[in-house]
Formats: sequence, structure tokens, C-alpha cells
Amino acid sequence: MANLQSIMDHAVAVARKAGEVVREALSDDRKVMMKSSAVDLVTQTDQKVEQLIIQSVKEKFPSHRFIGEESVAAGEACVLTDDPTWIIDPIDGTTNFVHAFPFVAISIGFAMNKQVEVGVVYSCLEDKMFTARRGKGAFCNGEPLAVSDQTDIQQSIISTEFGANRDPEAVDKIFCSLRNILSLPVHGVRGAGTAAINMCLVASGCVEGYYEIGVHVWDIAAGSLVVSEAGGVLMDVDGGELDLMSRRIIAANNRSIAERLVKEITPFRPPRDDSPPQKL
Ligand SMILES: O=P(O)(O)O[C@H]1[C@H](O)[C@@H](O)[C@H](O)[C@H](O)[C@@H]1O
Ligand SMILES: [Mg+2]
Ligand SMILES: [Mg+2]
Repeated sequence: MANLQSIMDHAVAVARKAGEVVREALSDDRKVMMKSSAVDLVTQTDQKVEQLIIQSVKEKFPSHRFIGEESVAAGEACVLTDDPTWIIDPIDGTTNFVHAFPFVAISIGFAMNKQVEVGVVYSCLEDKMFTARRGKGAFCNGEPLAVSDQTDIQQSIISTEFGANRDPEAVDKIFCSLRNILSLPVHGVRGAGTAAINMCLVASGCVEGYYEIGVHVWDIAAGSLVVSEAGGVLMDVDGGELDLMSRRIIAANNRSIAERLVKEITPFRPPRDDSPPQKL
């Protein structure tokens, strides 16, 4: 049986170390490479930070498994089993990092029996360490977090992202949802450029709801626990149960805001994270 406190301590320590690497790299030349498309970016820092995290976890927890964004991009399988698994996004907000737009996170989730037990999101340019353990609350730099108590969507801020999908049909649906929500009207629509930080903003009580279609399990694993432990709710964009591998999420302060978002979102289904790779 894994000791969850030692896992949390290790996740926090390695996230802090990773944050230092990211901050130092901001002053260097950032060589940008493309992944699935011209707007899906990766840098050597993403790869270096993922290796740093995986190596350090392997030394301490040799039997644990990993799902890491850059390892999956390099061809590793993206499968969530019942085994203890670290779910890592070394830089959440790579586009922000490339442009020095100041919201960049290291996201580390730890799951057992397919359930996230520990979530650590380090917003490393703000130096905010968000932590959560299932059943034990959510914190930022050690201070307890609580979601907003707003139930009226018209008095709310909603955050979302456009993602990296430029397929015209998907873009039309993304804009349709955005138009519906903006016209409710809501107080505002925001986007930090990182799923993990958007979710921590919900957990902190300054954003009522976040939704996105196109995210990956490494973007949302840690943040989802931070939101639920701060008192928030998680669901699929169609109102069903959140499925971490489905690439769709609503994270909100309460059920009434989440269900109101469901009514306004035009859903679509990107290929699942655990779908077999497409043969070319
Ligand atoms: O690739 P990284 O790890 O930077 O993460 C993604 C963001 O977290 C998404 O919300 C966002 O919409 C983008 O798709 C972005 O790629
Ligand atoms: Mg990410
Ligand atoms: Mg990333």
C-alpha cells in the first residue's frame, strides 16, 4: 500500500525543482518544436522536466507506472490501469512558456485504482503550490482553498481554452459554445492558457466554471482533485460522469453552474487518450 503522504511530499519537492528549471529556461533561447500540428508546441524544457520528474519518482517508487505527456508523444502507451500511476504534465502552458506569458504550471497527479489520490499543480511563475489529497482538502501554499458560492451563472466568470484543434468543424463548435455562454450574459470569459491553472482558479474561488474539449489526462488529473477537494464538482461536457481519458471536462464551483454550462456547450468527441494509435 503506497504511503500517500510520502507521495505528496515527493510530488511537491520534485514540482518545485521542476519549477526552478522552467524559470531558468525562461531567460534562455527557447527552441520550439511542433508535435501534432503547427500550434501544438513542445520545447526541450518540456522533455527535460518530464525526465527529471520521472527519474526522481523511479528512484523512490520503482514499481510505479507513468503517463507523461512527452513520453506519450514519443510513442509510449497512454493507459490508466489500477496500478499506482503518476500522471505528469511537465509544462502545462507550453505556448505561454514559449511567449513568456506568465502562467505556466507543472502538473503531477497520482492515481490508484484509476482514482486520483494526490494532485499537485505548481504555478511556477507565480510561485503558487496547489496541493490536494483525496478526502483531505485542497491548499495553495498551505492555505485552504474553497470554491465560490455563486449559483447564478450571470454573476460568474467562466474560463475556457481554444486548444490546439484547428479543424473547422471543431472550431465552429468551440465558438458556438463560447457565443452561447458569453451571451447569457456572464460577467466574463477568461483563459489562463493552461488547464491546470484554470482549474486552480476555480478551486481558489475566483472563477466559477472551467470547461474544455480537447484536453488530455495529464492536463486535468492533478487539477481535478484540487477542484473537488476545494468543494467543486467535475463532470463531462454532456453532464455525465467525468472520464479522465475522454478529453472533455467541466470543473465548476457547484452543480448548478456546471449543469448550466452543459446546456450551453456544443459537444464533440476528440479521439480518446487511451484509443489505439491511428495507423498511417
Ligand atoms: O500542451 P500543454 O501542456 O501546454 O497544455 C494544454 C493546456 O493545458 C490546454 O488547456 C490548452 O487548451 C492547450 O491545448 C495546451 O496545449
Ligand atoms: Mg498540458
Ligand atoms: Mg504540457
